[in-house]
Amino acid sequence: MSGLVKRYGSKTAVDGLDLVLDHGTVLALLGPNGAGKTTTVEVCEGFRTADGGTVRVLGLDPRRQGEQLRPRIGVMPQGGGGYPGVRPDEMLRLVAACAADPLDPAWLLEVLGLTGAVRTPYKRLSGGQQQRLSLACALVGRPELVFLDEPTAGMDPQARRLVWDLVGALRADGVSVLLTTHLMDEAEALADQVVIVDAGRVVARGTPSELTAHPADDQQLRFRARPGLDTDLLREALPEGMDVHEASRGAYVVRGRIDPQVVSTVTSWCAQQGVLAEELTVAKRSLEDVFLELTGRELRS
Ligand SMILES: Nc1ncnc2c1ncn2[C@@H]1O[C@H](COP(=O)(O)OP(=O)(O)OP(=O)(O)O)[C@@H](O)[C@H]1O
Repeated sequence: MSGLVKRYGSKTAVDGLDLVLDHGTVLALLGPNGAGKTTTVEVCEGFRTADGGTVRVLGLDPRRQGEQLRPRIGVMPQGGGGYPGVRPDEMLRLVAACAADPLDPAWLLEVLGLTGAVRTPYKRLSGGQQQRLSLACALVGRPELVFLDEPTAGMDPQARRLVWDLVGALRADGVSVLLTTHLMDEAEALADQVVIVDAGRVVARGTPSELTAHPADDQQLRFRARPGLDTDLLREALPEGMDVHEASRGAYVVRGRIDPQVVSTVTSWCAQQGVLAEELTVAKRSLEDVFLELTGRELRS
């Protein structure tokens, strides 16, 4: 996809978005409410027409070649989408009947922990069960590419883990996954590539570790030791320009370019002082820190 633009009246929801999802990888679209994630996904699925840019999904134009594309993709929309009275097994069998070589619906219901609820009308399922059924519908046709729009929203931790494991299994089977999420740990756990969008534009992209890495000359080494170490003395032992301070009682932070030599200097300096440097880590920013830094802290409408 390149230069995708989508407007709703005077509102520009997506404003020149470029995305590439490599075969067999997981890409997470991360962004605050209203950033344009669902709109982007819906254009890829062929549900919405782009106002500008080029979109190709599995080499096809999702709008004009939708009939060829649909059997090859799986779609898990935001918020379920089942008829109130339909039962999970009926719904899944119906979707499976449209596929050339579907997975066994009974097996899939079991994998997703829905066997006990197969006769429960859709509207009586819990939010998490509706989500899992929606995921089953997305997967039953053995898609090459799956769109998951906030797949674990409203799920309990067990169900989230299950979905994470499933996404990992899909990836291992060579299935490509485009997911949207607000959950940083989800993006960090699942995605090969993370694209952070805000107001319809890409504000950052990279692997989770690229995004969370500190710039090379502003890294942090943290360790714990007895309170009151002479940090001026340690600073003298380190290369010029590095900062050392006791951030809180017994918690020390060394800032600057952290290379193996610096780590060695810190531990041997501690040894000379007769103290053991504990919990020594080269700190990373969390994806949430990066996200808030890029998209601001104010609440979105
Ligand atoms: N059918 C529509 N008509 C008018 N405006 C819309 C429509 N759908 C979405 N929008 C607007 O477009 C913008 C992007 O919405 P979108 O649902 O794509 O964002 P999102 O990133 O998925 O948000 P969320 O995280 O809250 O699901 C929002 O400002 C939204 O209000």
